[in-house]
Amino acid sequence: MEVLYLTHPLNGHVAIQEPHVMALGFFDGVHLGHQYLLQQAKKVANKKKLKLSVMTFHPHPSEIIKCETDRKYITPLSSKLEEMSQFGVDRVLVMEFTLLFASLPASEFINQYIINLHATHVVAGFDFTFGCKAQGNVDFFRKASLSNPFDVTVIPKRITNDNKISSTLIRELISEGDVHLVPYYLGKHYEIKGSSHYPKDLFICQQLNSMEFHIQEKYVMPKPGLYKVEIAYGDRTIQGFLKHSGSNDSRVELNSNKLDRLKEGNHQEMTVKFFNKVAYMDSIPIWN
Ligand SMILES: Cc1cc2nc3c(=O)[nH]c(=O)nc-3n(C[C@H](O)[C@H](O)[C@H](O)COP(=O)(O)O)c2cc1C
Ligand SMILES: Nc1ncnc2c1ncn2[C@@H]1O[C@H](COP(=O)(O)OP(=O)(O)OP(=O)(O)O)[C@@H](O)[C@H]1O
Repeated sequence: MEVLYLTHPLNGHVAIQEPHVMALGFFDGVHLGHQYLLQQAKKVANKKKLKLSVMTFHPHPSEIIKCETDRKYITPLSSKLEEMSQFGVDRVLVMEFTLLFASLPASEFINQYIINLHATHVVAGFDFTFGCKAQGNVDFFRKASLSNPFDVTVIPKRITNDNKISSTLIRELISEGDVHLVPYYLGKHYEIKGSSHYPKDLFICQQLNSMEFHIQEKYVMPKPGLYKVEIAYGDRTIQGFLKHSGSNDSRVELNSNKLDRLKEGNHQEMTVKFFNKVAYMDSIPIWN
């Protein structure tokens, strides 16, 4: 999968010369609604024998418009790109979201980023908005397509348990510690990536089979508590617990009686998959 990083204005630089299908949205989490949209977009692309591109934005508009610089993600950009590659996306256009880009009128977005980039088919969800003050929506695309060289497919709302599947809902479930409900919307358990570290007090750490887990990327973290998790590193996958004491979102504790001892000072990249929150206890239960 090709990844192109674009900055507004393109200044005459046309990144794509051949016709292609373009799906649009932020896609945090690449949840079941997003996955359905990508599958439908891929079907259109296959039928028309075209490549499938996705235009996403970085950072999230709220970081720029609302100065929400502490915004957290279900899938930080690198994880989002990994997820997308599994849905037959041929190319991702990562559009740098700036105030200048946000102020682009909807008709100019169409001129500069749909027509100029040779997208001949646009795919967007029913509630996608774009352009200054959200003046563009799917009806705007439909009308514009009547007099321009592109077609439009609008994806209807996907729901689970009467709720619209949305990144906002999944972020809320994670924050509230309801990680066991996440797969109904995300299509899989919530995962975060980070690296293991020995705590300063090596003796205590060996007693408890525990390790510090450092999270560098801006992941949404479940609220403080004890969580049943699966830890994957190297070619190993083991069961254990993640203890989030609440003092620091980017530094938590991993516990497992199956954790290999790493040499002091060595860091190991790990993926932690959340299953469910368990009653908080002073001593960590053993999961056999
Ligand atoms: C040209 C353009 C201008 C935008 N301006 C704003 C804006 O002023 N405020 C905002 O919150 N989002 C803005 N957006 C973001 C969209 O409304 C939308 O949130 C974003 O494209 C992600 O959509 P999604 O969350 O529905 O996937 C803009 C998007 C585009 C393409
Ligand atoms: N449940 C859904 N059903 C159909 N289309 C969806 C659904 N959720 C998102 N989409 C579409 O997928 C694209 C990316 O969506 P977006 O990133 O806004 O997801 P979201 O889950 O609605 O996010 P947020 O909760 O932050 O608004 C957009 O075109 C959007 O309309």
